[in-house]
Amino acid sequence: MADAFAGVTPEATRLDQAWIRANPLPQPEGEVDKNSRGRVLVVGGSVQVPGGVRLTAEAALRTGAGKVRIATVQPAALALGVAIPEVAVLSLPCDVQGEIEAGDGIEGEQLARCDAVVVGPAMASAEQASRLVGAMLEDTRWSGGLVVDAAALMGLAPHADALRRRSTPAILTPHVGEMAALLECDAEAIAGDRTGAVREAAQRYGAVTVLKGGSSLIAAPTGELFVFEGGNVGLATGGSGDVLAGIAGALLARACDPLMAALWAVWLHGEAGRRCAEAIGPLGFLARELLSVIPPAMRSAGED
Ligand SMILES: NC(=O)C1=CN([C@@H]2O[C@H](COP(=O)(O)OP(=O)(O)OC[C@H]3O[C@@H](n4cnc5c(N)ncnc54)[C@H](O)[C@@H]3O)[C@@H](O)[C@H]2O)[C@@H](O)CC1
Ligand SMILES: Nc1ncnc2c1ncn2[C@@H]1O[C@H](COP(=O)(O)OP(=O)(O)O)[C@@H](O)[C@H]1O
Repeated sequence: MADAFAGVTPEATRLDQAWIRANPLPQPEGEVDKNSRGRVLVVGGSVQVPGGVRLTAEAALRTGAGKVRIATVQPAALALGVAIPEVAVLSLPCDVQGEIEAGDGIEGEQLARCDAVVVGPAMASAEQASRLVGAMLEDTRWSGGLVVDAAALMGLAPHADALRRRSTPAILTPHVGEMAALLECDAEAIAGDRTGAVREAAQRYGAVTVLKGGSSLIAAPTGELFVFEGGNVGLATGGSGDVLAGIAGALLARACDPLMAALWAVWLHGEAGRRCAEAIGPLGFLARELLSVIPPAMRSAGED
């Protein structure tokens, strides 16, 4: 199976444990406090899906981020803060559809206080997400890490130039449907040429792009291409992508460069899925059950 895929994409480097071992994560040095170990801001959620950002935030903490904040819709903010006492919450006004409104609250000082932002998980409206991302990108003083996921990908096309101009490439984490929106084509075209699609998105957005699926492809704007085939079908479950986005955000905040952060995130997510499948069963584990096996997955990266 793996070799068959490599035949289709011969230029791709295989992302496996050997690659991970050869490319260790930067470790905190000396005395570090929570503010210097990586601060992540998760912007997302909606009244319809209030809990997805919890998965993203907890994944960031489990990946070793020192401090995590959630900016989400006002009706969900207090409950989320109580449910995850380890995070701070920023309560944002929402519109009649139950989506975060772009505007005061996320730009400026809130961005200055974080090393990486994950935007989009569990939002439902592409238009609203697009306005939110546009407002964030206008803040040119902020050049921290950025992960764009879910609805924020569906509304990203108008911001391709602004993203490409950033000094730090963002990480985009589309599934096939979201990739179709990024490239403004239909999903069949993506499925027919996944390698071409992930490369084109990386170029167009100047971003490290992860095309998720049964096998995931990771492309950098520089042209590098990786393939990961270590996931399992149990990962295809509601909230699984929210976890991946949180892992990537934490790694950016922990000073990984964007390509390294994306590759490690995909591997850790797949390894967490493998561990859940082994412990619980191949199908039926919950996205939230991935969270507690992220730390042992990180530790195992260096083991035989
Ligand atoms: N809907 C749910 O039950 C949950 C949603 N959550 C979050 O809510 C956000 C939106 O998720 P949804 O599940 O509502 O939406 P999807 O991500 O399934 O769908 C978004 C769009 O992409 C299209 N699409 C999805 N997969 C495709 C594929 N393989 N090929 C072609 N088109 C495809 C869909 O038709 C739709 O237009 C995500 O951040 C998700 O993680 C989770 O937080 C929790 C549970
Ligand atoms: N058949 C599969 N085998 C392995 N991994 C899969 C499979 N299907 C999906 N995945 C992984 O599961 C995750 C699903 O993410 P996503 O579609 O965004 O889910 P959600 O929106 O529900 O959070 C991705 O990381 C994807 O690569």
